[in-house]
Amino acid sequence: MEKVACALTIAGTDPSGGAGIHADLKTFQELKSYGMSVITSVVAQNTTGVQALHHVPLEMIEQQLYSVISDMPVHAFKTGMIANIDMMKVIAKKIPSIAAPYVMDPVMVATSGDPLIEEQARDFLRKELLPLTALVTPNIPEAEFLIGRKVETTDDMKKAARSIVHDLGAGAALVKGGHLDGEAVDFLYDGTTIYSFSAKRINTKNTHGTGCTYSAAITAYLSQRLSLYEAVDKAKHFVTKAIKGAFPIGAGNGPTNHWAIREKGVFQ
Ligand SMILES: Nc1ncnc2c1ncn2[C@@H]1O[C@H](COP(=O)(O)OP(=O)(O)OP(=O)(O)O)[C@@H](O)[C@H]1O
Ligand SMILES: Cc1ncc(COP(=O)(O)O)c(N)n1
Repeated sequence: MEKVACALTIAGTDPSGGAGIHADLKTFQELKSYGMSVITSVVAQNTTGVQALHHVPLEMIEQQLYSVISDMPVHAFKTGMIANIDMMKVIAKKIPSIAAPYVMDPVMVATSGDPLIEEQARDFLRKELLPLTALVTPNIPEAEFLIGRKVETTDDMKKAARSIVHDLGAGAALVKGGHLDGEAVDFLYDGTTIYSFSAKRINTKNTHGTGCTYSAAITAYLSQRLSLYEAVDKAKHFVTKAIKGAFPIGAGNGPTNHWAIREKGVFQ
């Protein structure tokens, strides 16, 4: 009998529906993987920023992980917002028991600039979680933090991707160029080859959740047993469409459109 591809996200929430767990589950659904989620923090946020944070107790994070892993198949999983070291320790302990590719979106701040993880946790993420990944997907400021130097050109991006794999031990690195000018180009390094994925830059401020959506799409495709290259290639196409069709809703950076690859939605 054919088995459905199952994808898991371990991340924080966004009640306005554009980022975090919500973006991940919408993306899994859209790409036809069965979506599951473990919530790390409940975040009161919207398109203008983060208003409040509530961290789920450690035992409850552990319990959620147990509930999923002990009963459900996981063919690929991702992490997003993990706010502090204690949460990271709980998650790191469980990762070896999930025999599936691990995609890390090293979330540090929201598009609005609000911090989503504690300062001290960044080092733990780099030293302890990064070596467990099949792929890490930093944007430019995240890549700069990981390697400890400036990333200002496409050449710097490629060097950063190599460093993240060879010096920090990630399985592969996808350095995203959303924060540079010009083409929206990303570089994937898989330990042997650098690949580039490029799209025309879309002139929009509605980019809330793009990083979450992109890493969720990669996770969905990996859960369907696509190669890393194919998964990133198809996910880039998906996120570009989602940005092109992004909604001008909310007073700040509007959310990406997760159904943009199919029919139009219902508009007022
Ligand atoms: N204006 C844009 N037009 C086209 N593609 C874009 C644009 N902005 C970002 N991208 C693409 O979207 C993806 C996410 O990249 P980005 O660098 O914005 O990640 P991020 O900073 O983690 O996202 P977020 O803004 O959600 O924090 C990448 O493929 C990037 O090239
Ligand atoms: C729970 C959660 N996780 C991640 C992000 C980053 O998404 P973005 O940078 O696109 O706002 C976010 N805003 N909220």
